[in-house]
Amino acid sequence: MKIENFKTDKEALQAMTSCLIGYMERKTDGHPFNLALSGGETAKKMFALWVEEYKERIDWDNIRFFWVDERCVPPTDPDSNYGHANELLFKPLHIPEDHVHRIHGEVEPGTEAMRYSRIVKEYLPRHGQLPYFDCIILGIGGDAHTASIFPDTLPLLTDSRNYAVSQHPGTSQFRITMTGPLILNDSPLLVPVLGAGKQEMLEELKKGYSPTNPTPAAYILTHAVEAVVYTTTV
Ligand SMILES: O=C1O[C@H](COP(=O)(O)O)[C@@H](O)[C@H](O)[C@H]1O
Repeated sequence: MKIENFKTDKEALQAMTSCLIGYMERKTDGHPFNLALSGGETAKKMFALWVEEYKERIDWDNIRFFWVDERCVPPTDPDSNYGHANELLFKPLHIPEDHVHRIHGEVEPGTEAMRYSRIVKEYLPRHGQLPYFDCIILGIGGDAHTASIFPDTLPLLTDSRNYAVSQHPGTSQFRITMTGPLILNDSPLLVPVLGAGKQEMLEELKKGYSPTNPTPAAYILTHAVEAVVYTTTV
């Protein structure tokens, strides 16, 4: 894991976006660029920045959008990860609907996790047995959860399904999440960790995954082949 520090959230997101553009430019196989998005507050900031500064600098038409995780709510719910992306990114940039492969948060979670696992299997190329994204933008929460794998759902880090059902430990809200093996299947991980509330957690992450630091984020960052954390110094 590599950690890059910036003065502001905006600078951290700009550096992360430059790296994303580099990945896009280096993909010369003539196929669309498969990007997996996360949700939450960090993603909202990122979408606003992309519309403000990157409208003309990214080949949006060449991107196919997927998700790392989704909250099990309808797309119009204020909690929907897809809903935020739709309002803040897809509508302003007029992204065609068939370029967006959302997780159906409104459907029975188990059924949808199976359907979405099939979708990524059908659309994406494989590395070994599992699908491969050209880039995964992976969020980390203040409790060191990543995707929707929480400290009390650690078995999802080694679950053999592509996507599975999870539950938020505080609100009991159901989630559908990419599992550890798919996150770690060689897709480059861009990891924005923004906000003063996450600095203590980041210090723990730097120590790596161990019995005394058995968090989902530490596991993923310790095992990832290519992961860059973009953060701010407080
Ligand atoms: O619940 C979620 O949280 C994480 C982190 O979100 P943030 O609000 O701290 O930026 C996010 O990566 C994940 O996609 C989301 O569902």
